[in-house]
Amino acid sequence: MKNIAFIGAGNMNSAIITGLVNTGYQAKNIIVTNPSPEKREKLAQQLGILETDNNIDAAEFADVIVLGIKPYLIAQVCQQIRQAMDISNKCFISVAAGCSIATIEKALNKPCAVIRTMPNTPSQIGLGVSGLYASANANQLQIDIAEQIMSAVGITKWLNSEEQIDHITAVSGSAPAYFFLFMEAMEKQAQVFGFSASDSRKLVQQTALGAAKMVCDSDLAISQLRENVTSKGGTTQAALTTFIDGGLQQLVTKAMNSALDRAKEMAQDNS
Ligand SMILES: NC(=O)C1=CN([C@@H]2O[C@H](COP(=O)(O)OP(=O)(O)OC[C@H]3O[C@@H](n4cnc5c(N)ncnc54)[C@H](O)[C@@H]3O)[C@@H](O)[C@H]2O)C=CC1
Ligand SMILES: O=C(O)[C@@H]1CCC=N1
Repeated sequence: MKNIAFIGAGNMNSAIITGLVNTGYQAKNIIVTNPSPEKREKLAQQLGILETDNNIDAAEFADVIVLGIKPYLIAQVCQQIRQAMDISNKCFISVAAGCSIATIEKALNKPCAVIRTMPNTPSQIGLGVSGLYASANANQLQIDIAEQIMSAVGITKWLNSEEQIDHITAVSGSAPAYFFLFMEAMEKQAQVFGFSASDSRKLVQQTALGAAKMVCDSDLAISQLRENVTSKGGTTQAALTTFIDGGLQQLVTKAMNSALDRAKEMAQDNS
């Protein structure tokens, strides 16, 4: 079993580590780093994995290094690692948005296996979506381990080009927040209608869950499921017409393009 170092014990890496251990990966083959002790110690206590505040020690231990830190830190941490050891046989998996393989390779100063992945926060409950793209230097074994790591927290989608990482960021990486925003708006209006805060949340969350489950379980097109709720001249049609007349599709297109543009802009800033 390969040794894996997770650099950063934040939201994404914690979710991935938890999923990985829960799917049977040996805890003794996993180490996590973080400058402050709380998060890494919590993970170590809960899961039995190793922990340290030293990225170099962790990278020395590992065959695979998962970079789960903010995009602007990726190059800096890669430089520190390559200055401290021979990285020829190591595989770097970056979880960061807006940090290209070219930037990581430049920081590593050597042809090296680099795999980018774009998960999302439902990975915390095993319902994530992760896009993956491997550099030409990654071998099949390294691709397989990236697949094993990310499929521990949800479904995976291997992409044909690195550019698609930016696209999948807009489609699924950032997207849980789109649904949360919509649910928040509904929750607020439910309260205006007089429901208590807790009832409002319950009504909205159960409706979202039911709708998502229907989409998952049904062979019908999503548009058909929508039409099945929409009685001619009824209440749903009145609500949907308001959304459509208010430019919902155009707004969604614009928002997803904003995420895409921002990913590209970040890649420039971090290069
Ligand atoms: N949160 C999300 O929904 C998603 C985030 N991402 C990407 O994942 C990466 C991490 O994001 P989050 O987990 O949300 O951030 P986070 O802020 O929760 O976690 C980052 C962790 O790295 C630690 N850290 C800072 N400097 C460090 C260093 N030099 N060495 C080791 N650890 C260090 C921080 O203390 C923090 O615990 C980002 O690059 C982001 O673009 C990707 C997909 C989804
Ligand atoms: O907002 C961000 O930049 C990261 C990437 C996708 C989700 N969170």
